[in-house]
Amino acid sequence: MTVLLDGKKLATTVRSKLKERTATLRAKGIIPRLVVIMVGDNSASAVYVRNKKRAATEVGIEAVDLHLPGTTSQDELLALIDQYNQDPKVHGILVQLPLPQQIDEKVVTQAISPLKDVDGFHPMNVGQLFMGTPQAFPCTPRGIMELLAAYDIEVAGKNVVIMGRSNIVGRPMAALMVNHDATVTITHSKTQNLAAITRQADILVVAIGRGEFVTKDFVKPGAVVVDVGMNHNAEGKLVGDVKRDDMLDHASYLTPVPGGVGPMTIAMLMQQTVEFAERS
Ligand SMILES: Nc1nc2c(c(=O)[nH]1)N[C@@H](CN(C=O)c1ccc(C(=O)N[C@@H](CCC(=O)O)C(=O)O)cc1)CN2
Repeated sequence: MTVLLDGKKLATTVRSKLKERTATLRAKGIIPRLVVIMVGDNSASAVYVRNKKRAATEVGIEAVDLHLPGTTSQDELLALIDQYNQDPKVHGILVQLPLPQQIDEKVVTQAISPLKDVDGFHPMNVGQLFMGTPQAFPCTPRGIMELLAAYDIEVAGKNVVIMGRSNIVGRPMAALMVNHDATVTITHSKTQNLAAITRQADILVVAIGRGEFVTKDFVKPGAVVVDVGMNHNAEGKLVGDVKRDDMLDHASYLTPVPGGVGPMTIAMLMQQTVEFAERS
């Protein structure tokens, strides 16, 4: 039987623990504050930002939600980030990705103070993560580690194969897994004999942005499968990168889409904001 890793339920538990921590902070006169900046009108991003705001309010974080027009220039965005970098009342800043094409994601990522970088995307934080001395974590990989730990899924000594090399998921996921003593392989669009490699995985993390691409043929029986994908199929239904029906009674564990990794991403964002406020 395949066990579904219930990220929605675990995220609820995480948020309820965070409520106690924000209450302690507030009793000391510290209001945890998160600035969420979205540029343009990407409909998926709007949903994620709304969910972030809702989660923040629930746990006692004050969320400042800024929706800028799609025509915003890079300089305008950088000036805004600088303003919040200087503001001691703000503990976390994030810019929702993707950004419109006139704005360079790398420049924006580097503009956010590493001390307020709740997404863990700043090169300084990425470097610390890869050196095994993390100060901040990208939220999706951190959420995945929490989800595996909650189900007592050991990663030390395991063969972990990560499909996808993005800065948001694939690369930081590899660093986190190495930090937890896993043996890690990253695959990508140029990888040869892909299925032969993914079939070696004890734990397969899939973040490729291709709906239902991963079938039974890619997965060793009994493997743990983590699906980070978020795609809409021909009928408009939300599906992962993994063909769910193929995994049932084939994988030992599977993260569902929706309700697996996604809610944990937002819960980890809240956790990191609280951690930053506690450090202030
Ligand atoms: N600045 C950032 N931008 C982006 C990030 C990020 O971590 N930081 N990650 C993704 C989007 N993302 C968070 O921002 C995100 C995606 C999905 C979910 C989620 O909860 N998904 C639900 C389904 C939602 C739906 O119905 O559409 C689920 O899986 O259950 C949360 C966060 C890219 N940009």
